[in-house]
Amino acid sequence: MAIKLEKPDQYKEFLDKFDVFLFDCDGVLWSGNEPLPGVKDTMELLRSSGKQIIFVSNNSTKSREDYMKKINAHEIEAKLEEIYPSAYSSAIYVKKVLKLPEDKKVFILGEGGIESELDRVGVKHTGGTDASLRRAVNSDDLNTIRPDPSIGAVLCGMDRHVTYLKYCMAYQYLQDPNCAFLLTNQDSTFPTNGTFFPGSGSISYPLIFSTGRTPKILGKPYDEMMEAIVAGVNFDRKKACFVGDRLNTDIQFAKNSGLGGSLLVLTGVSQESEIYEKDAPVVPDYYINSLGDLAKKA
Ligand SMILES: O=C(O)COP(=O)(O)O
Ligand SMILES: [Mg+2]
Repeated sequence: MAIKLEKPDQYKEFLDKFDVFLFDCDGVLWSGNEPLPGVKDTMELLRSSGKQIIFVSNNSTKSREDYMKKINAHEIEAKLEEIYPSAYSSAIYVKKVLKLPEDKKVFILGEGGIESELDRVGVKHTGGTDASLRRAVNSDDLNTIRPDPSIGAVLCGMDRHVTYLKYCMAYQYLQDPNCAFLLTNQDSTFPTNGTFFPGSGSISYPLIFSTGRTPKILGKPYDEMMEAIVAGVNFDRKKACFVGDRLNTDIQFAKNSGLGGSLLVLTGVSQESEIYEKDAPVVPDYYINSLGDLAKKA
């Protein structure tokens, strides 16, 4: 049964239960670029209480450095080794698990965050932010785009410049069963500016539907994200709480990872009613209107 945190004495009791807080970003720390009220105060309270902080985002448009700039821009303290976006977990997977051969490239249906993280681990890539692909497809394309043995993987994420041409390229590359099909995350919607728009999972769905292939997903709620985190930072899972806004990624991730607890905030995707739906697939241990409430005193 989920416990709603509504009063300052509950906030203190909750915070005292955990030594580590893992934070989702979109819908928790901010909505798009809009700050959420009181988040800065809560983060300062946690830091001053000696809590360990880790940031874990499914948003693959940004690299670790990009994320550190954004977190700092919101007046929240962060160190690079505390930041784990899905572009980072995906690059780690391609390098260390897939072990892409040197002569192979990754075709990216996504943005600069994925390119930067693949660069960091020395994996060659194509597509992504290549502006020459931001155009209509033509008959020459349809005569020439075919499976390409130099493409060892198609890696999809949020792509705000997606085109039919890019879909044609990814579709053809994925006709080769030796070409891996990877997603940074499968979030159906993206919370921003107080509303929602199609998310990474909706950008990649046309490829899932057209190829009939099932991609490997490298963000929350899957183990590959936790494997990337524990390779970078030590923490006690049983004393850790995941704070997120989406039940089927963030709260599910907390359960899959055996964390000590989970807190759903109601400033992003999931709503209070979903917690009480009959046979709700996943329920948080705690929930609160907004992360900023935790800093409120009696
Ligand atoms: O980019 C998304 O869709 C979600 O990102 P988040 O994991 O930081 O909420
Ligand atoms: Mg979120």
